[in-house]
Amino acid sequence: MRKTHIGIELTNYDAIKDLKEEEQQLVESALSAAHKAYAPYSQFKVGAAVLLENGEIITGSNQENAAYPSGLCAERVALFWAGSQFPEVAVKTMVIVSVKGTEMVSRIVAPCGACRQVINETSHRCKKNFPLLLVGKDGIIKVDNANDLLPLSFGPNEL
Ligand SMILES: O=c1ccn([C@H]2C[C@H](O)[C@@H](CO)O2)c(=O)[nH]1
Ligand SMILES: [Zn+2]
Repeated sequence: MRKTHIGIELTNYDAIKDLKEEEQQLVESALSAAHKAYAPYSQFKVGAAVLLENGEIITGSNQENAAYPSGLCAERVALFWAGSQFPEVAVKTMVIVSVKGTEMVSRIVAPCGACRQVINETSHRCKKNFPLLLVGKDGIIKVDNANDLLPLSFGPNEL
């Protein structure tokens, strides 16, 4: 018997002003996307911003539905939009931010399991890892490689 441990690399920042200019701009984009969320059932608004290697910024917000499971998270709205419009272009960086009422939430919000699966697929599609910034009022966590959020994942190499 042998025990092993899987760890992930995170970078912590205290404030948005500590981020690179490019990342700060993405936070702004994600925040304005969050304000446009359609979240009449949860009132929990999420915004995602994806910077592509060609400089395009793609945003998405959660889109709920009266038939609850038919809604979609902000992350997947953004990543599917990026994949459908720019299938050949890799993702450079992704940012997620959430809003309750009109205010950015204090604690960071991490993507749900289904979104982690799509993030993992995206890094395979792009043949490249990318960082994911989780932004809250109390601080920011940068997941250096977004697909680390899904250890022991099921991906294209399994098929
Ligand atoms: O990472 C997350 C977590 C939740 N949501 C959405 C789904 C639903 O509309 C609302 C409450 O779960 O927030 C996202 O968009 N992304
Ligand atoms: Zn999700």
